Amino acid sequence: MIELKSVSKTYRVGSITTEAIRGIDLHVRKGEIFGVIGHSGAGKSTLLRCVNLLERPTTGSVIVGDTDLTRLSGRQLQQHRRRIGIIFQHFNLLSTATVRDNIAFPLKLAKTPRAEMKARVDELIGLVGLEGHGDKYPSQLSGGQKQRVGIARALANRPEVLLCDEATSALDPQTTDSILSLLLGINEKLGLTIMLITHEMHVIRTICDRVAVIDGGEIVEMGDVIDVFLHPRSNVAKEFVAQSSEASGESLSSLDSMRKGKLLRIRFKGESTFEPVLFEAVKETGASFSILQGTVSRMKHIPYGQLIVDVRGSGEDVERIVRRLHEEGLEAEVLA
Ligand SMILES: Nc1ncnc2c1ncn2[C@@H]1O[C@H](COP(=O)(O)OP(=O)(O)OP(=O)(O)O)[C@@H](O)[C@H]1O
Repeated sequence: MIELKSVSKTYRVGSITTEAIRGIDLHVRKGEIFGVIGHSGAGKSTLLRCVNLLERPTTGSVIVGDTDLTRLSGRQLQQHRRRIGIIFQHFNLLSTATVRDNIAFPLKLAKTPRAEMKARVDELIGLVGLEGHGDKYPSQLSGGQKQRVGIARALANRPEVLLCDEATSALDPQTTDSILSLLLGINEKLGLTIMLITHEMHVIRTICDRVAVIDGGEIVEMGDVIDVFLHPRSNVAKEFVAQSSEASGESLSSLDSMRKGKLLRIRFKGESTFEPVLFEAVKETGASFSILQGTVSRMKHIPYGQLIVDVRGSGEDVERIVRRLHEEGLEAEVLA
């Protein structure tokens, strides 16, 4: 749906040259939610703005649907931009216009007939849950409600792609979750392709299918969210995973000091659950175990979990347990 091929962007301000992104290749599939995560200055905004050519790449091509946007004339580009909605961190609403007028704005630009425009605005107000707020001005709305207006406005012309520029970064955690669940609902209901940028792993874990990690203007890692989360390879991805609250808990060194036997880490993803398997595996040996730490959570719709256990038994017992867990498709690793 979105394909970036060798996209680079260099800013030149006076004598200062900044290579904001370099050689970016990525493919966002139709209907998926694709997240780009990176620290401040990594190049996220530049990358997102290259997708609808708010920033024109210095080199490379940007293909949305079947069209290479970098080859279009100004007028053709304007037409194609209607197929790409965008929402912003600070909402960018017209403060002197009501909710209805803000949502209607792109419809007016597209010269939509009056009756059709009214019906579409009503429909969008319902879709984003703003019933009863249509005649209010942005200053009378909460941050979450303002972003709902932003989403309705972005969807007005029925785009195929929605770009989200740090859409929840100005919101509190609870409001963030309500906006994320709205985006997920819209993605599922309308089959809309969503590409978002964020510096929060929580956003990625909650709604994204795949993620790209960007650092110093380059993509350093890309894959299914669950794989990147469970097996981060780059240092930046490891940092983001470590910051993500559910991955924390007691440090390994303090667990190490609590153990009486071997420290074993077991991970699973998908519908399997490790407890009965672990219990059976241990029962076959003379060992015993106690759980030191456990998390079971969901990554979008996929359950995953991690258990750290203290296994007391011979080296041979521990090896046998690990082998048995591997046979059952679980990841098991002796940490200490
Ligand atoms: N219009 C511009 N002119 C010159 N340099 C720019 C411009 N926009 C961004 N940059 C530079 O490009 C680099 C990448 O910036 P970008 O805004 O894309 O990063 P980011 O990951 O979105 O950061 P943040 O999360 O802080 O917004 C930075 O070094 C920044 O200073």
